[in-house]
Amino acid sequence: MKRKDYISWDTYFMGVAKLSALRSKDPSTQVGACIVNEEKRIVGIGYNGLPKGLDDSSFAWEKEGSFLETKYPYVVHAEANAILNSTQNLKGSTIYVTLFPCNECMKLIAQSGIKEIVYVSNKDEGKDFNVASFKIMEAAGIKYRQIKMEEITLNE
Ligand SMILES: O=c1[nH]c(=O)n([C@H]2C[C@H](O)[C@@H](COP(=O)(O)O)O2)cc1CO
Ligand SMILES: [Zn+2]
Repeated sequence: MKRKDYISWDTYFMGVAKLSALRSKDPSTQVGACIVNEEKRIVGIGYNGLPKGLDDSSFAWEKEGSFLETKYPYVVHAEANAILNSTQNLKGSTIYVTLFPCNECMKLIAQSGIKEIVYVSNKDEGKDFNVASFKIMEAAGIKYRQIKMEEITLNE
């Protein structure tokens, strides 16, 4: 008889997103993304980090202070990295992301043909960029759902 406690597709793909987030050097917010095509194959993964060639140790990861001394002008968002890393056309695919996408990522998501967003946290709910993001998503006809993430235990 088959095992009953195997993980669902949602837990599997969000688990990959969460694992990717662990690679992030951002001390306050680690985001992971995993793009899955209509055949349930992973076609892109990413996390928030500096662009290729920039040294993680010589840039500030601050949230506050003068703009140029914060992380904001430099970091590539997890969703953007997952789209850039993708191995095929993303039309009709689903993005699993640990944090609801910002408006800049939402533009890329819509433009790349991704049709569904699955997310866990929406910590910036109500902020202008988050409201803009929902506007883009709804106008583009992208479906979305928030899921609770079960803990996955890895046994030896
Ligand atoms: O869509 C997103 N994707 C993404 O990768 N991020 C990253 C960028 C930053 O490194 C961090 C957000 O910074 P903060 O700690 O101010 O919330 O999360 C943030 C968002 C949405 O805010
Ligand atoms: Zn973003």
